[in-house]
Amino acid sequence: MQVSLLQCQSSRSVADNIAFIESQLKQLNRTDGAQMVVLPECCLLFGGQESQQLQYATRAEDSKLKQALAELAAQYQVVLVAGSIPILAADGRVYNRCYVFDHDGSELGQYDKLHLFDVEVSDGTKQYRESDAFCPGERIVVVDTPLGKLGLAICYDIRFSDLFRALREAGAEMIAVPAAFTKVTGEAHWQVLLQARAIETQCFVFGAAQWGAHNGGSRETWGQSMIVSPWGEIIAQKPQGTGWLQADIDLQSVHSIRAKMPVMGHNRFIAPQLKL
Ligand SMILES: O=C(O)CNC(=O)[C@H](CS)NC(=O)CCC(=O)C(=O)O
Repeated sequence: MQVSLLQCQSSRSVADNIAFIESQLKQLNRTDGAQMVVLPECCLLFGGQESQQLQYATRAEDSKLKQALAELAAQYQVVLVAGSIPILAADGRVYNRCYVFDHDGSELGQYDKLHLFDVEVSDGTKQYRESDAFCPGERIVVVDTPLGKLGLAICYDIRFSDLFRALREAGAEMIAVPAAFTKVTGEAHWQVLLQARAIETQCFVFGAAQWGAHNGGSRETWGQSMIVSPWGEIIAQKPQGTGWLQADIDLQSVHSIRAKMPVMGHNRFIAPQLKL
């Protein structure tokens, strides 16, 4: 199968963000085999004020953002890991949600970001409080896609190895990590975290990132989208700029690495529990 990650520089304009993704899908250089496309976190709405995130956060059944992404999956016949969008749930809470759509646009699964980025960073923004707009999810998710078992994590989640351990135990063979890492923390940690999670879980890891100065420079993200093999090798990367990075991957390597180095079986610690 071929995996394609789109590095984006999303803005507050939903229409512009959709137009960019569509223009890139039109140009996607694809092989004959199955195709998985991964978009970054907040792919259709980046860095809006809390009120704007909330304004677009409609119920899933009414979400134009969700509908637009499902239509792109169907039109371009890809398994689409649709970054993340704000969704209002039945309980009145807003979630930072990643949908996975099949080739025909049908929904294969959804994941709500578990760990919210309430962190002080030494950059222009300084204080990030994602929890002002969003509520954390409540479950881990491994999606049974036609291309294999795909675990989901979003951005700041990459720092929580217990989540990745749980995804592996739930059957993941590959893990998608839509992200919008800050420039400062990305430079320090992003690549090492992706490689560590790939090595620990013996999964392919797809880190699809936002890049550059957003909305006239009010926020800056690190980019460096990459595809990491279950052995920890970076098999494709895009340091800067927007556009595609791609790799052909064979999930057989996941199983041969696990057979030779059975760390799951060797582990002497019991499984982590999700705190609710
Ligand atoms: O706010 C938006 O519009 C887009 N969303 C983000 O940028 C999110 C939540 S603030 N960013 C992160 O999780 C960065 C994590 C990170 O950088 C780290 O773990 O070091």
